[in-house]
Amino acid sequence: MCPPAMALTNDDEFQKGVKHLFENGVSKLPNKYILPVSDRPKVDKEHPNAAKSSLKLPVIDFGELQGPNRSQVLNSLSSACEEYGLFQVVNHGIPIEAIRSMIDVSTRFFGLPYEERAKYMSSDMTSPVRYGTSLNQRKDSVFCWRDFLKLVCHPLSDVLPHWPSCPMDFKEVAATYARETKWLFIRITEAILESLGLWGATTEEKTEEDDEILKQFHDGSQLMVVNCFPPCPEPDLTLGMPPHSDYGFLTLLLQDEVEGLQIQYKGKWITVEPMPNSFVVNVGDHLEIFSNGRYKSVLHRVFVNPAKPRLSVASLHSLPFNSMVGPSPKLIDQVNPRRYKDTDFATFLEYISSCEPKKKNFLESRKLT
Ligand SMILES: O=C(O)CCC(=O)C(=O)O
Ligand SMILES: [Fe+2]
Repeated sequence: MCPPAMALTNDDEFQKGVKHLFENGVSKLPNKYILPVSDRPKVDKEHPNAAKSSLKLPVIDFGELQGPNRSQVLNSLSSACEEYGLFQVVNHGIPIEAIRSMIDVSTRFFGLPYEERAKYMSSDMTSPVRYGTSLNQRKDSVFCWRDFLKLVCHPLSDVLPHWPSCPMDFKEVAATYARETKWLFIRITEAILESLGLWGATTEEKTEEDDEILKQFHDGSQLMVVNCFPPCPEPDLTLGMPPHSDYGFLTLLLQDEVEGLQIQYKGKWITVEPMPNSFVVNVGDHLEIFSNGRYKSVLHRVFVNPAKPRLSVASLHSLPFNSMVGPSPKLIDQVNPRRYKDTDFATFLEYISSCEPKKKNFLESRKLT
């Protein structure tokens, strides 16, 4: 039986999120979600796969990093971060079971009744767990077609008691997944630091300074965002997430098998085809700043579709919450003068709570002219 059509007259209904709208049988996109024409995704109805293009986005085989091809892998990594600000990583060492279980438990979480999910709604940006919709549901003038669950992951033992206890296995599965992605983040960061000439792989090459940088990342912040994009009645009028860059150092993104993620490359939107059991790694604003502009944070967005629900899990990693992020002194010289001001999370949080984050505006505000 079809669910009853809902009276969509009240803005409060939208605060309950898009999963709630979908479950109540919304058949027309409410005005609250309709983007101005210039911001719409421009789906080419006759050639829906046009955005796929023949462009091959970089795929890095992490299994090769330990073998004789290490320097080629580091070169590919460096080119990917310079040119696209993104790569996909395969043979990464995270057990497939941990990945499948995370997708499965997240799907079951979003399948819970609204009242159960709503227990975690909070307007406190620093809360260890936060359920919500759109980007900033108290500020966004146009909502995006996305619900989310945000979990602070560090220090894990402190935050774990606050995480959802329903489904019953949620904490255990999500904690395992958080530990695994932290481990992979550290491996990728070692490779990135080495590719920037800032870290020695072998003990003979390593300096105390090298160990110090890595120690900071070990103690760094980690935020996990589970994104839920239900089928949308009029997907060409809205977006799951508007164009943005991630503010941290690196994001390890797990997408299920449904397309949705696009990156901007040479002025065009390119779909990042889901690859089973791989991770999409995004260069975030902090890495762009830290590398003094050599690596570029990637502008990306999410489109939605009328038929299939989509789920993604983004793990955002960075330096400790109170650390200042600035260009590495080793990457500043006369040819490459400092390009960015130092910045911290507090400045970023202030920024996003005071305005709608658009494109790479935050990063632009940190640039030295
Ligand atoms: O769902 C996706 O593919 C991307 C999600 C994303 O960009 C984010 O959570 O910051
Ligand atoms: Fe993102």
